[in-house]
Amino acid sequence: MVDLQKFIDEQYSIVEINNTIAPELHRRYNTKRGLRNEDGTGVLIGLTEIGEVHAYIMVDGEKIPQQGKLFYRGYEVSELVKGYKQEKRFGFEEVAYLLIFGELPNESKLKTFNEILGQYRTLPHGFTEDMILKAPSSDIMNKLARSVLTCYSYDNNPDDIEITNVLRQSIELTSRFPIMAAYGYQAKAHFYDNKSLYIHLPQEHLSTAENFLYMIRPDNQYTELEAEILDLNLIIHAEHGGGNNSAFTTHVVSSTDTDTYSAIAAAVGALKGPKHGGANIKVMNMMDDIKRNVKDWSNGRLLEDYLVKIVKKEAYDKSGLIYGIGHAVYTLSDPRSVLLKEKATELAKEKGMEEELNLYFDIEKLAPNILAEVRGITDVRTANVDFYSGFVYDMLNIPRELYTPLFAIARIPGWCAHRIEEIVSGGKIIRPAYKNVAAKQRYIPLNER
Ligand SMILES: CC(=O)SCCNC(=O)CCNC(=O)[C@H](O)C(C)(C)COP(=O)(O)OP(=O)(O)OC[C@H]1O[C@@H](n2cnc3c(N)ncnc32)[C@H](O)[C@@H]1OP(=O)(O)O
Ligand SMILES: O=C([O-])CC(=O)C(=O)O
Repeated sequence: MVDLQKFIDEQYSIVEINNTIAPELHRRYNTKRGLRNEDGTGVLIGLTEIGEVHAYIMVDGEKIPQQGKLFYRGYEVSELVKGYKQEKRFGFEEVAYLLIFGELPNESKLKTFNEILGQYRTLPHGFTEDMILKAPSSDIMNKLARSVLTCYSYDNNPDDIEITNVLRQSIELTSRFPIMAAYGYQAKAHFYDNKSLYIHLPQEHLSTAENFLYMIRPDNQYTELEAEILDLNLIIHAEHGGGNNSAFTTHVVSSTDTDTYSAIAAAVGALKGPKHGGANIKVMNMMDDIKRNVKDWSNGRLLEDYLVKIVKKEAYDKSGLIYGIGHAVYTLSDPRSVLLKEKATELAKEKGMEEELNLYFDIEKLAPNILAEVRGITDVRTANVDFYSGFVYDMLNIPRELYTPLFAIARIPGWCAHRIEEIVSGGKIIRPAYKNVAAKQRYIPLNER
Protein backbone atom coordinates (compact mmCIF):
# COMPACT_ATOMS: atom_id res chain seq x y z
CA MET A 1 0.00 0.00 0.00
CA VAL A 2 1.28 3.49 -0.88
CA ASP A 3 1.95 5.68 2.16
CA LEU A 4 -0.30 8.73 1.80
CA GLN A 5 1.59 10.83 4.35
CA LYS A 6 4.95 10.17 2.66
CA PHE A 7 3.42 11.14 -0.69
CA ILE A 8 2.05 14.39 0.78
CA ASP A 9 5.39 15.22 2.43
CA GLU A 10 7.10 14.85 -0.96
CA GLN A 11 4.48 16.91 -2.80
CA TYR A 12 4.11 19.66 -0.22
CA SER A 13 6.81 21.97 -1.56
CA ILE A 14 5.39 22.06 -5.10
CA VAL A 15 1.93 22.78 -3.79
CA GLU A 16 3.31 25.74 -1.88
CA ILE A 17 5.18 27.05 -4.91
CA ASN A 18 2.23 26.53 -7.26
CA ASN A 19 -0.19 28.36 -4.98
CA THR A 20 1.85 31.40 -4.06
CA ILE A 21 0.77 34.63 -5.73
CA ALA A 22 3.33 37.41 -5.37
CA PRO A 23 1.88 40.29 -3.28
CA GLU A 24 3.07 42.89 -5.84
CA LEU A 25 0.71 41.33 -8.43
CA HIS A 26 -2.20 42.36 -6.22
CA ARG A 27 -0.95 45.94 -6.38
CA ARG A 28 -0.38 45.75 -10.15
CA TYR A 29 -3.90 44.50 -10.88
CA ASN A 30 -5.48 46.55 -8.08
CA THR A 31 -7.28 43.51 -6.66
CA LYS A 32 -9.57 44.00 -3.68
CA ARG A 33 -8.05 41.34 -1.39
CA GLY A 34 -10.57 40.21 1.18
CA LEU A 35 -13.01 42.51 -0.66
CA ARG A 36 -11.32 45.50 1.00
CA ASN A 37 -10.38 48.96 -0.22
CA GLU A 38 -6.90 50.42 0.34
CA ASP A 39 -8.00 52.03 3.64
CA GLY A 40 -9.33 48.70 5.02
CA THR A 41 -13.00 49.58 4.49
CA GLY A 42 -15.11 46.89 2.80
CA VAL A 43 -15.86 47.11 -0.92
CA LEU A 44 -19.49 48.22 -1.25
CA ILE A 45 -21.21 45.35 -3.02
CA GLY A 46 -24.78 45.48 -1.77
CA LEU A 47 -27.48 47.34 0.11
CA THR A 48 -29.30 46.08 3.18
CA GLU A 49 -31.94 47.23 5.64
CA ILE A 50 -31.13 44.57 8.26
CA GLY A 51 -28.03 45.29 10.37
CA GLU A 52 -25.86 48.40 10.39
CA VAL A 53 -22.37 48.55 11.84
CA HIS A 54 -21.25 52.09 12.53
CA ALA A 55 -17.52 52.37 13.13
CA TYR A 56 -16.13 55.47 11.37
CA ILE A 57 -17.07 58.50 9.33
CA MET A 58 -15.47 59.57 6.05
CA VAL A 59 -14.30 63.19 5.88
CA ASP A 60 -12.78 64.33 2.57
CA GLY A 61 -12.10 60.69 1.67
CA GLU A 62 -10.38 60.04 5.00
CA LYS A 63 -11.57 57.41 7.48
CA ILE A 64 -12.14 58.96 10.91
CA PRO A 65 -12.53 56.28 13.65
CA GLN A 66 -15.62 56.46 15.88
CA GLN A 67 -16.94 54.53 18.87
CA GLY A 68 -18.85 51.53 17.52
CA LYS A 69 -22.64 51.36 17.28
CA LEU A 70 -24.83 48.51 16.09
CA PHE A 71 -28.35 48.81 14.72
CA TYR A 72 -30.92 46.11 13.89
CA ARG A 73 -33.48 47.36 11.34
CA GLY A 74 -32.67 50.92 12.43
CA TYR A 75 -32.94 50.30 16.20
CA GLU A 76 -29.76 50.71 18.22
CA VAL A 77 -29.06 47.39 19.95
CA SER A 78 -28.08 49.02 23.24
CA GLU A 79 -31.54 50.70 23.33
CA LEU A 80 -33.29 47.40 22.65
CA VAL A 81 -31.30 45.81 25.49
CA LYS A 82 -32.21 48.71 27.82
CA GLY A 83 -35.89 48.37 26.86
CA TYR A 84 -36.02 44.64 27.63
CA LYS A 85 -34.28 45.21 30.95
CA GLN A 86 -36.70 47.96 31.96
CA GLU A 87 -39.68 45.83 30.94
CA LYS A 88 -38.10 42.83 32.73
CA ARG A 89 -38.55 40.41 29.85
CA PHE A 90 -36.49 38.27 27.50
CA GLY A 91 -35.58 39.97 24.22
CA PHE A 92 -34.06 37.43 21.84
CA GLU A 93 -37.38 36.26 20.37
CA GLU A 94 -38.43 39.86 19.69
CA VAL A 95 -35.06 40.52 18.03
CA ALA A 96 -35.58 37.42 15.84
CA TYR A 97 -39.01 38.77 14.84
CA LEU A 98 -37.53 42.22 14.16
CA LEU A 99 -34.75 40.84 11.97
CA ILE A 100 -36.91 38.39 10.01
CA PHE A 101 -40.05 40.52 9.56
CA GLY A 102 -38.38 43.93 9.53
CA GLU A 103 -40.35 45.68 12.29
CA LEU A 104 -40.99 45.40 16.02
CA PRO A 105 -44.01 43.24 16.90
CA ASN A 106 -46.96 44.50 18.94
CA GLU A 107 -47.90 42.53 22.06
CA SER A 108 -50.24 40.11 20.32
CA LYS A 109 -47.86 39.42 17.40
CA LEU A 110 -45.00 38.77 19.85
CA LYS A 111 -47.19 36.42 21.88
CA THR A 112 -48.12 34.46 18.73
CA PHE A 113 -44.49 34.38 17.55
CA ASN A 114 -43.30 33.13 20.97
CA GLU A 115 -45.96 30.43 20.89
CA ILE A 116 -44.90 29.32 17.40
CA LEU A 117 -41.19 29.25 18.38
CA GLY A 118 -42.14 27.13 21.40
CA GLN A 119 -44.33 24.74 19.37
CA TYR A 120 -41.63 24.15 16.78
CA ARG A 121 -39.04 23.54 19.48
CA THR A 122 -38.96 19.87 18.57
CA LEU A 123 -37.09 17.74 16.06
CA PRO A 124 -38.77 15.58 13.39
CA HIS A 125 -39.57 11.99 14.37
CA GLY A 126 -36.38 9.85 14.38
CA PHE A 127 -34.02 12.82 13.95
CA THR A 128 -32.47 12.59 17.42
CA GLU A 129 -31.91 8.83 17.20
CA ASP A 130 -30.75 8.63 13.59
CA MET A 131 -28.95 11.92 13.10
CA ILE A 132 -27.68 12.97 16.50
CA LEU A 133 -27.07 9.81 18.48
CA LYS A 134 -25.96 7.51 15.66
CA ALA A 135 -23.61 10.07 14.11
CA PRO A 136 -22.10 12.19 16.91
CA SER A 137 -19.26 14.61 16.26
CA SER A 138 -16.47 15.88 18.48
CA ASP A 139 -17.25 19.36 17.17
CA ILE A 140 -20.72 20.78 17.73
CA MET A 141 -20.48 23.29 14.86
CA ASN A 142 -19.74 20.36 12.54
CA LYS A 143 -22.73 18.55 14.06
CA LEU A 144 -24.91 21.65 13.61
CA ALA A 145 -24.00 22.05 9.92
CA ARG A 146 -24.75 18.38 9.28
CA SER A 147 -28.00 18.60 11.25
CA VAL A 148 -29.10 21.61 9.19
CA LEU A 149 -28.37 19.75 5.94
CA THR A 150 -30.28 16.73 7.25
CA CYS A 151 -33.40 18.90 7.84
CA TYR A 152 -33.71 18.87 4.03
CA SER A 153 -34.65 15.17 4.10
CA TYR A 154 -37.36 15.79 6.72
CA ASP A 155 -38.92 18.73 4.81
CA ASN A 156 -41.75 17.98 2.35
CA ASN A 157 -41.02 21.14 0.39
CA PRO A 158 -37.28 21.81 0.78
CA ASP A 159 -36.38 23.50 -2.51
CA ASP A 160 -39.21 25.98 -2.85
CA ILE A 161 -37.78 29.51 -2.48
CA GLU A 162 -41.18 31.25 -2.35
CA ILE A 163 -40.93 33.62 0.62
CA THR A 164 -43.77 31.95 2.55
CA ASN A 165 -41.85 28.67 2.40
CA VAL A 166 -38.52 30.28 3.31
CA LEU A 167 -40.23 32.02 6.25
CA ARG A 168 -41.51 28.66 7.49
CA GLN A 169 -38.03 27.17 7.21
CA SER A 170 -36.47 30.22 8.93
CA ILE A 171 -38.83 29.99 11.91
CA GLU A 172 -38.36 26.23 12.20
CA LEU A 173 -34.58 26.64 12.13
CA THR A 174 -34.70 29.41 14.77
CA SER A 175 -36.67 27.04 17.02
CA ARG A 176 -34.59 23.97 16.26
CA PHE A 177 -31.02 25.30 16.35
CA PRO A 178 -30.82 25.29 20.18
CA ILE A 179 -32.12 21.72 20.32
CA MET A 180 -29.74 20.48 17.63
CA ALA A 181 -26.82 22.15 19.46
CA ALA A 182 -27.90 20.89 22.92
CA TYR A 183 -28.40 17.31 21.72
CA GLY A 184 -25.21 17.45 19.64
CA TYR A 185 -23.40 18.50 22.80
CA GLN A 186 -25.00 15.75 24.93
CA ALA A 187 -24.02 13.13 22.32
CA LYS A 188 -20.47 14.45 22.26
CA ALA A 189 -20.25 14.45 26.06
CA HIS A 190 -21.47 10.87 26.15
CA PHE A 191 -19.71 9.23 23.19
CA TYR A 192 -16.46 11.20 23.25
CA ASP A 193 -16.06 12.22 26.90
CA ASN A 194 -17.61 9.20 28.60
CA LYS A 195 -20.26 11.17 30.46
CA SER A 196 -23.85 10.15 31.13
CA LEU A 197 -26.28 10.85 28.31
CA TYR A 198 -29.01 13.45 28.94
CA ILE A 199 -31.67 13.95 26.28
CA HIS A 200 -34.02 16.41 27.97
CA LEU A 201 -37.25 17.26 26.19
CA PRO A 202 -37.42 20.89 25.06
CA GLN A 203 -39.82 23.11 27.01
CA GLU A 204 -42.41 24.92 24.90
CA HIS A 205 -43.20 27.70 27.36
CA LEU A 206 -39.67 28.79 28.21
CA SER A 207 -37.67 31.49 26.42
CA THR A 208 -34.89 30.38 24.06
CA ALA A 209 -32.25 31.17 26.71
CA GLU A 210 -34.08 29.38 29.52
CA ASN A 211 -34.83 26.34 27.39
CA PHE A 212 -31.19 26.06 26.30
CA LEU A 213 -29.94 26.10 29.89
CA TYR A 214 -32.66 23.60 30.81
CA MET A 215 -31.54 21.24 28.05
CA ILE A 216 -27.79 21.32 28.68
CA ARG A 217 -27.87 20.95 32.47
CA PRO A 218 -28.12 17.39 33.80
CA ASP A 219 -30.55 18.58 36.52
CA ASN A 220 -32.36 21.15 34.27
CA GLN A 221 -31.62 23.88 36.83
CA TYR A 222 -30.64 27.48 36.06
CA THR A 223 -31.03 30.82 37.79
CA GLU A 224 -32.95 33.86 36.54
CA LEU A 225 -29.68 35.78 36.28
CA GLU A 226 -28.07 33.08 34.14
CA ALA A 227 -31.03 33.07 31.73
CA GLU A 228 -31.03 36.88 31.60
CA ILE A 229 -27.31 37.00 30.73
CA LEU A 230 -27.64 34.27 28.11
CA ASP A 231 -30.57 36.16 26.57
CA LEU A 232 -28.39 39.29 26.39
CA ASN A 233 -25.68 37.27 24.63
CA LEU A 234 -28.17 35.94 22.11
CA ILE A 235 -29.48 39.45 21.41
CA ILE A 236 -26.10 41.03 20.79
CA HIS A 237 -24.85 38.16 18.59
CA ALA A 238 -27.96 38.05 16.39
CA GLU A 239 -26.83 40.07 13.37
CA HIS A 240 -23.93 42.07 11.99
CA GLY A 241 -24.70 43.50 8.55
CA GLY A 242 -24.48 41.94 5.11
CA GLY A 243 -20.69 41.95 4.91
CA ASN A 244 -19.81 39.76 7.88
CA ASN A 245 -18.37 36.53 6.55
CA SER A 246 -21.23 34.18 7.44
CA ALA A 247 -24.01 36.57 6.35
CA PHE A 248 -22.15 37.24 3.12
CA THR A 249 -21.79 33.47 2.66
CA THR A 250 -25.57 33.27 3.04
CA HIS A 251 -25.97 35.92 0.34
CA VAL A 252 -23.50 34.20 -2.00
CA VAL A 253 -25.06 30.76 -1.63
CA SER A 254 -28.65 32.08 -1.68
CA SER A 255 -27.93 34.01 -4.89
CA THR A 256 -27.81 30.67 -6.75
CA ASP A 257 -31.48 30.06 -5.77
CA THR A 258 -30.47 26.96 -3.82
CA ASP A 259 -32.40 25.67 -0.79
CA THR A 260 -32.43 27.21 2.70
CA TYR A 261 -30.58 24.28 4.31
CA SER A 262 -27.63 24.52 1.89
CA ALA A 263 -27.32 28.28 2.50
CA ILE A 264 -27.57 28.06 6.30
CA ALA A 265 -25.21 25.07 6.58
CA ALA A 266 -22.63 27.09 4.62
CA ALA A 267 -23.11 30.01 7.03
CA VAL A 268 -22.53 27.68 10.00
CA GLY A 269 -19.31 26.51 8.35
CA ALA A 270 -18.17 30.11 7.89
CA LEU A 271 -18.96 31.08 11.48
CA LYS A 272 -17.00 28.10 12.80
CA GLY A 273 -13.70 29.61 11.58
CA PRO A 274 -11.37 30.95 14.31
CA LYS A 275 -11.15 34.34 12.59
CA HIS A 276 -14.95 34.65 12.82
CA GLY A 277 -17.25 33.15 15.49
CA GLY A 278 -14.82 30.36 16.36
CA ALA A 279 -12.62 33.02 17.98
CA ASN A 280 -14.62 32.76 21.23
CA ILE A 281 -13.22 29.27 21.89
CA LYS A 282 -9.76 30.31 20.69
CA VAL A 283 -9.74 33.16 23.21
CA MET A 284 -10.41 30.78 26.08
CA ASN A 285 -7.78 28.30 24.90
CA MET A 286 -5.34 31.20 24.51
CA MET A 287 -6.02 32.31 28.09
CA ASP A 288 -5.31 28.77 29.32
CA ASP A 289 -2.11 28.73 27.28
CA ILE A 290 -1.03 32.08 28.74
CA LYS A 291 -1.76 30.94 32.30
CA ARG A 292 0.26 27.78 31.69
CA ASN A 293 3.24 29.54 30.16
CA VAL A 294 3.50 32.89 31.96
CA LYS A 295 4.74 32.29 35.49
CA ASP A 296 3.07 35.37 36.93
CA TRP A 297 0.43 36.61 34.52
CA SER A 298 -0.32 39.63 36.67
CA ASN A 299 3.20 40.83 35.83
CA GLY A 300 2.76 43.17 32.84
CA ARG A 301 6.32 42.69 31.58
CA LEU A 302 6.08 38.86 31.51
CA LEU A 303 2.64 38.98 29.92
CA GLU A 304 3.84 41.40 27.27
CA ASP A 305 6.82 39.17 26.42
CA TYR A 306 4.51 36.22 25.89
CA LEU A 307 2.04 38.20 23.76
CA VAL A 308 4.98 39.29 21.61
CA LYS A 309 5.80 35.59 21.12
CA ILE A 310 2.19 34.92 20.09
CA VAL A 311 2.29 37.73 17.52
CA LYS A 312 5.66 36.49 16.24
CA LYS A 313 4.05 33.05 15.68
CA GLU A 314 6.32 31.49 18.29
CA ALA A 315 3.62 30.65 20.83
CA TYR A 316 0.04 29.39 21.28
CA ASP A 317 -1.34 28.21 17.91
CA LYS A 318 1.44 29.95 15.89
CA SER A 319 -1.11 31.83 13.78
CA GLY A 320 0.27 35.17 14.98
CA LEU A 321 -3.20 36.22 16.15
CA ILE A 322 -4.24 37.51 19.54
CA TYR A 323 -7.78 36.18 19.46
CA GLY A 324 -10.66 38.44 20.43
CA ILE A 325 -8.71 41.52 19.38
CA GLY A 326 -9.32 43.50 16.18
CA HIS A 327 -12.30 43.76 13.91
CA ALA A 328 -12.87 44.09 10.17
CA VAL A 329 -15.13 47.13 10.68
CA TYR A 330 -15.02 48.49 14.25
CA THR A 331 -12.23 50.93 14.97
CA LEU A 332 -12.27 52.41 18.50
CA SER A 333 -14.74 50.00 20.09
CA ASP A 334 -17.16 47.14 19.52
CA PRO A 335 -20.34 48.05 21.42
CA ARG A 336 -21.04 44.38 22.18
CA SER A 337 -17.64 43.93 23.77
CA VAL A 338 -18.34 47.02 25.89
CA LEU A 339 -21.60 45.42 27.11
CA LEU A 340 -19.96 42.05 27.74
CA LYS A 341 -17.09 43.68 29.61
CA GLU A 342 -19.65 45.24 31.97
CA LYS A 343 -21.35 41.86 32.49
CA ALA A 344 -17.99 40.09 32.93
CA THR A 345 -17.01 42.65 35.58
CA GLU A 346 -20.28 42.20 37.50
CA LEU A 347 -20.06 38.40 37.36
CA ALA A 348 -16.34 38.22 38.16
CA LYS A 349 -16.92 40.24 41.35
CA GLU A 350 -19.73 37.91 42.35
CA LYS A 351 -17.72 34.76 41.61
CA GLY A 352 -14.37 35.97 42.95
CA MET A 353 -12.71 35.81 39.53
CA GLU A 354 -11.29 39.32 39.46
CA GLU A 355 -7.73 38.08 39.03
CA GLU A 356 -8.71 36.36 35.78
CA LEU A 357 -10.70 39.37 34.67
CA ASN A 358 -7.61 41.55 35.14
CA LEU A 359 -5.76 39.29 32.71
CA TYR A 360 -8.40 40.15 30.08
CA PHE A 361 -8.12 43.86 30.87
CA ASP A 362 -4.31 43.68 30.57
CA ILE A 363 -4.40 41.87 27.22
CA GLU A 364 -7.00 44.28 25.86
CA LYS A 365 -4.72 47.17 26.82
CA LEU A 366 -1.40 45.62 25.70
CA ALA A 367 -2.43 44.03 22.37
CA PRO A 368 -2.73 47.20 20.23
CA ASN A 369 0.72 48.46 21.31
CA ILE A 370 2.31 45.07 20.71
CA LEU A 371 0.79 44.84 17.22
CA ALA A 372 2.07 48.35 16.49
CA GLU A 373 5.57 47.61 17.79
CA VAL A 374 6.03 44.08 16.39
CA ARG A 375 4.07 44.32 13.13
CA GLY A 376 3.71 48.06 12.55
CA ILE A 377 -0.06 47.63 12.59
CA THR A 378 -1.54 50.77 14.08
CA ASP A 379 -5.25 50.41 13.36
CA VAL A 380 -6.08 47.36 15.49
CA ARG A 381 -7.45 48.97 18.62
CA THR A 382 -10.51 47.19 19.86
CA ALA A 383 -11.52 44.02 21.61
CA ASN A 384 -14.30 42.34 19.63
CA VAL A 385 -17.46 40.50 20.70
CA ASP A 386 -15.55 37.22 21.08
CA PHE A 387 -13.09 38.59 23.63
CA TYR A 388 -15.27 38.59 26.76
CA SER A 389 -18.10 36.26 25.66
CA GLY A 390 -16.27 33.02 26.54
CA PHE A 391 -15.31 34.37 29.96
CA VAL A 392 -18.98 35.21 30.59
CA TYR A 393 -20.09 31.74 29.40
CA ASP A 394 -17.43 30.18 31.59
CA MET A 395 -18.85 31.98 34.62
CA LEU A 396 -22.29 30.66 33.64
CA ASN A 397 -20.79 27.14 33.61
CA ILE A 398 -21.57 26.68 29.93
CA PRO A 399 -19.24 24.09 28.38
CA ARG A 400 -16.61 25.54 26.07
CA GLU A 401 -17.60 23.48 23.03
CA LEU A 402 -20.97 25.28 23.07
CA TYR A 403 -19.59 28.84 22.79
CA THR A 404 -19.54 29.01 18.98
CA PRO A 405 -22.79 27.01 18.63
CA LEU A 406 -24.41 29.64 20.90
CA PHE A 407 -23.20 32.27 18.43
CA ALA A 408 -24.91 30.28 15.64
CA ILE A 409 -28.13 29.90 17.68
CA ALA A 410 -28.16 33.69 18.02
CA ARG A 411 -27.29 34.43 14.42
CA ILE A 412 -29.77 32.18 12.67
CA PRO A 413 -32.46 34.93 12.46
CA GLY A 414 -29.83 37.30 11.03
CA TRP A 415 -28.77 34.79 8.38
CA CYS A 416 -32.40 34.02 7.51
CA ALA A 417 -33.17 37.74 7.19
CA HIS A 418 -30.23 38.12 4.78
CA ARG A 419 -31.36 35.08 2.78
CA ILE A 420 -34.85 36.55 2.44
CA GLU A 421 -33.43 39.95 1.45
CA GLU A 422 -31.21 38.26 -1.16
CA ILE A 423 -34.18 36.37 -2.62
CA VAL A 424 -36.49 39.41 -2.63
CA SER A 425 -34.02 42.13 -3.65
CA GLY A 426 -30.88 40.42 -4.96
CA GLY A 427 -31.83 38.44 -8.01
CA LYS A 428 -28.36 38.44 -9.53
CA ILE A 429 -25.97 35.53 -9.02
CA ILE A 430 -22.93 36.78 -7.04
CA ARG A 431 -19.91 36.24 -9.20
CA PRO A 432 -16.83 38.46 -8.77
CA ALA A 433 -13.70 38.06 -10.91
CA TYR A 434 -10.31 36.43 -10.34
CA LYS A 435 -7.59 37.33 -12.83
CA ASN A 436 -5.48 34.36 -13.87
CA VAL A 437 -1.77 35.21 -13.61
CA ALA A 438 -0.34 31.79 -14.48
CA ALA A 439 1.97 31.41 -17.49
CA LYS A 440 0.39 29.53 -20.41
CA GLN A 441 1.72 25.96 -20.88
CA ARG A 442 1.77 23.47 -23.71
CA TYR A 443 0.88 19.84 -23.17
CA ILE A 444 3.94 17.60 -22.65
CA PRO A 445 3.50 13.88 -23.34
CA LEU A 446 3.70 11.81 -20.18
CA ASN A 447 6.93 10.00 -21.14
CA GLU A 448 8.74 13.36 -21.74
CA ARG A 449 8.06 15.00 -18.31
C1 LIG B 1 -17.55 37.66 15.31
C2 LIG B 1 -16.32 38.02 14.69
O1 LIG B 1 -16.06 37.57 13.61
S1 LIG B 1 -15.34 39.13 15.47
C3 LIG B 1 -13.68 38.69 14.99
C4 LIG B 1 -13.19 37.47 15.71
N1 LIG B 1 -11.83 37.12 15.30
C5 LIG B 1 -10.75 37.25 16.10
O2 LIG B 1 -10.86 37.68 17.22
C6 LIG B 1 -9.45 36.77 15.54
C7 LIG B 1 -8.35 37.80 15.77
N2 LIG B 1 -8.58 38.98 14.95
C8 LIG B 1 -8.35 38.92 13.60
O3 LIG B 1 -7.89 37.94 13.04
C9 LIG B 1 -8.67 40.16 12.82
O4 LIG B 1 -8.67 41.29 13.64
C10 LIG B 1 -10.02 40.07 12.07
C11 LIG B 1 -10.10 38.79 11.25
C12 LIG B 1 -11.16 40.09 13.05
C13 LIG B 1 -10.13 41.27 11.17
O5 LIG B 1 -9.06 41.19 10.29
P1 LIG B 1 -8.81 42.31 9.20
O6 LIG B 1 -10.09 42.77 8.67
O7 LIG B 1 -7.79 41.78 8.26
O8 LIG B 1 -8.28 43.49 10.11
P2 LIG B 1 -7.29 44.62 9.70
O9 LIG B 1 -7.43 44.94 8.26
O10 LIG B 1 -7.50 45.71 10.67
O11 LIG B 1 -5.91 43.91 9.98
C14 LIG B 1 -4.71 44.50 9.64
C15 LIG B 1 -3.60 43.52 9.92
O12 LIG B 1 -3.58 43.28 11.33
C16 LIG B 1 -3.60 41.90 11.59
N3 LIG B 1 -4.38 41.67 12.79
C17 LIG B 1 -5.64 42.11 13.03
N4 LIG B 1 -6.06 41.66 14.22
C18 LIG B 1 -5.04 40.94 14.74
C19 LIG B 1 -4.90 40.23 15.92
N5 LIG B 1 -5.88 40.14 16.82
N6 LIG B 1 -3.73 39.60 16.15
C20 LIG B 1 -2.70 39.67 15.26
N7 LIG B 1 -2.80 40.33 14.08
C21 LIG B 1 -3.97 40.96 13.83
C22 LIG B 1 -4.32 41.32 10.40
O13 LIG B 1 -4.05 39.93 10.25
C23 LIG B 1 -3.77 42.16 9.28
O14 LIG B 1 -2.50 41.66 8.95
P3 LIG B 1 -2.07 41.45 7.41
O15 LIG B 1 -2.07 42.83 6.85
O16 LIG B 1 -0.75 40.79 7.49
O17 LIG B 1 -3.13 40.60 6.79
O1 LIG C 1 -18.79 41.80 11.11
C1 LIG C 1 -17.83 41.01 11.11
O2 LIG C 1 -16.89 41.08 10.31
C2 LIG C 1 -17.76 39.90 12.08
C3 LIG C 1 -19.03 39.60 12.78
O3 LIG C 1 -19.89 38.90 12.30
C4 LIG C 1 -19.26 40.19 14.07
O4 LIG C 1 -18.44 40.95 14.55
O5 LIG C 1 -20.31 39.88 14.68
